[in-house]
Amino acid sequence: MLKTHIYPELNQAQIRELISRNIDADNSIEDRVLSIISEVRQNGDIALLSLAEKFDGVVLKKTFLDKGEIKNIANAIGETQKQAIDTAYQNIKKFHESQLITEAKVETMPGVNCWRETRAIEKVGLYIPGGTAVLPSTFLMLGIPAKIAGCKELIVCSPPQRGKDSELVNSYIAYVAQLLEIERIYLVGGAQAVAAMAYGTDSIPKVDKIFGPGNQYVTKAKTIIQSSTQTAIDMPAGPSEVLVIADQTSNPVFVAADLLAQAEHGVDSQAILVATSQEIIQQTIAELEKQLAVLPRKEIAAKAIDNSYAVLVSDLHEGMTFSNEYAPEHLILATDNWQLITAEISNAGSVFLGNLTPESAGDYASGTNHTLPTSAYARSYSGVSVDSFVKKVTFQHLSPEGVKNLGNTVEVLAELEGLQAHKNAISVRLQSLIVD
Ligand SMILES: NC(=O)c1ccc[n+]([C@@H]2O[C@H](COP(=O)([O-])OP(=O)(O)OC[C@H]3O[C@@H](n4cnc5c(N)ncnc54)[C@H](O)[C@@H]3O)[C@@H](O)[C@H]2O)c1
Ligand SMILES: N[C@H](CO)Cc1c[nH]c[nH+]1
Ligand SMILES: [Zn+2]
Repeated sequence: MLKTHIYPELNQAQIRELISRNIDADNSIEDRVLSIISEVRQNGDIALLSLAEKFDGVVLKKTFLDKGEIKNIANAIGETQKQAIDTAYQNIKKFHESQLITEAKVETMPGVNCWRETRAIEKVGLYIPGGTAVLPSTFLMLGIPAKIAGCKELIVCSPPQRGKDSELVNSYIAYVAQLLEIERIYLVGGAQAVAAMAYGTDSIPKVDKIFGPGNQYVTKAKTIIQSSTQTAIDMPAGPSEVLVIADQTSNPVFVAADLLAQAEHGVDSQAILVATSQEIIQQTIAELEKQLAVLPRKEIAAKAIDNSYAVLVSDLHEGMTFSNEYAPEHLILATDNWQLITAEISNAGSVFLGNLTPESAGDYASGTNHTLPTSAYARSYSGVSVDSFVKKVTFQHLSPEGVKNLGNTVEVLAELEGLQAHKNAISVRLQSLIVD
């Protein structure tokens, strides 16, 4: 359990190997996803119904639940669960509302005014995972910022669940749909959901941008449609990951619990322990064994732990160096000394500070978003926020004074690029002002 690597003894090639997630090394996922996408493009809703039977084991009469069906399912929710969802909703809403900022207009020269305004992306597709676990929390994490941004149409896809018609989605998903005033849930999962939202089918509208995490099929489909259609994606948000940095002030019980919290997501999840002593690693492994043994999803978590490792570092700073190389989806600084190293963080999706801040607080209810870049994409992508659901459009206005102040500069630059029509566009205005 958790093979240990000694950081100062690793060469560059070994570090590269450690930080590579080795996802779809043989391209088998890509091949399967390409064939699913082409099936959906050719056969639309018929393909969706047949893939639901094949991959989800559910025979559907239609691809979606309507408002009335959602209402009936939502009625089954328990009071305790409803209250917890309401609290999470409020905290996520409060945090995300603070992201709506109006930028100031800038007068770059007298009479030359430039500014940016925000416009919502009109049609967005939200993917809510529902393979090995159904995640109503993801519905909150995507639906709340989309609503705050002002997106007009929210298309929601989630894999159908086995059971009676009243169990095709669970009551928590149905309740969140009501909170977000969403009137249809499309019962479509995996790569086929991404293809349907990118190309459109008779029942599912084509969207401008697709959001949401998912397994390797979902994530691969998102990266394929991003490069082959005009539909954008939020980011590659695949199998969950956590990297925990621990020192002598950390609590091995907490650290083991945090590692397992991500490990239980899927067999391809990774949970990396970076520690400043061999003793901390040994104590954490002992705790991992104890806690794993009683987890309901122990088979999944054990496979993910097999796919994980520990790194022994000389101090917290060296731990941060490795973490920045790994670029984890979640970074937990499980130390009382977290203030010493936060400024050194350059690559991480979301950061959890100190011994009392578990990653599951952010997964569910503290307010931050849990849809985050995996597979080292934290080097270049941010997690989902209100910004992900908007475009920033630039505006400018030139007054007569502005034309006079800027005109000659534009003329000279157009001239030096050999673009006479560009020059003319400002020259005719300058001349009109002289005539006046
Ligand atoms: N990065 C993030 O922000 C984040 C957030 C939440 C969850 N996650 C990750 O999301 C994932 C959820 O995975 P999940 O599987 O539970 O649900 P999922 O909804 O992502 O995938 C289920 C779908 O996968 C498809 N599928 C399953 N087996 C297939 C096969 N052999 N061939 C083709 N398609 C197949 C099916 O269509 C099924 O409906 C986990 O890996 C979890 O770690 C990531
Ligand atoms: N940890 C996941 C992101 O990687 C989000 C999640 C949803 N539910 C529980 N956890
Ligand atoms: Zn989680």
